[in-house]
Amino acid sequence: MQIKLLAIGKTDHQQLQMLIDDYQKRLGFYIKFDFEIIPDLKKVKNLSEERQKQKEGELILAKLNNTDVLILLDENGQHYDSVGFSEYLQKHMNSGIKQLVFVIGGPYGFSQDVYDKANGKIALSKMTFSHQMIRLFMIEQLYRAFTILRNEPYHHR
Ligand SMILES: C[S@@+](CC[C@H](N)C(=O)[O-])C[C@H]1O[C@@H](n2cnc3c(N)ncnc32)[C@H](O)[C@@H]1O
Repeated sequence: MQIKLLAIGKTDHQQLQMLIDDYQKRLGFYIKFDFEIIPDLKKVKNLSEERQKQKEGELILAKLNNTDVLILLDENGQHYDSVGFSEYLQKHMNSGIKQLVFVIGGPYGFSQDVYDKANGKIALSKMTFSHQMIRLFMIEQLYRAFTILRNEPYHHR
């Protein structure tokens, strides 16, 4: 199985990007991991929130293959602790799927079309994070999950 993380808009914060790069590199030792950025929409000021979500949704859905399992990062999704999340990943790996795709929504979240297409939703917290910060948190949690599965001394229970 390989994992893809899809997000909208590149990161403007250099320090955030450096941390993302670091964890992305670490994660790559355990699994084929692809972090793909969908370019920001142009002239968003002229768009309503709903229209922006819709357009972003079209771009997200266009990135998917038929066989992908699509999991949205969403505040109203399923909660896991880090060990539970590592087991969740292991289950997906055991199921024989080709690619597990996690998606981070834009500033206003996801369109209904994206929700309809999704196979699941997970929350990293009950709190809302910016669509920029959550990238780092997700990649770190993926890395943490693999260290847990390998019994490596990164996660302290
Ligand atoms: C600023 S939030 C959007 C919040 C918006 N109220 C919504 O309805 O989704 C941008 C994106 O970051 C991600 N996100 C933010 N907080 C999250 C959390 N606690 N758990 C999982 N994903 C989160 C989601 O993918 C969300 O679409």
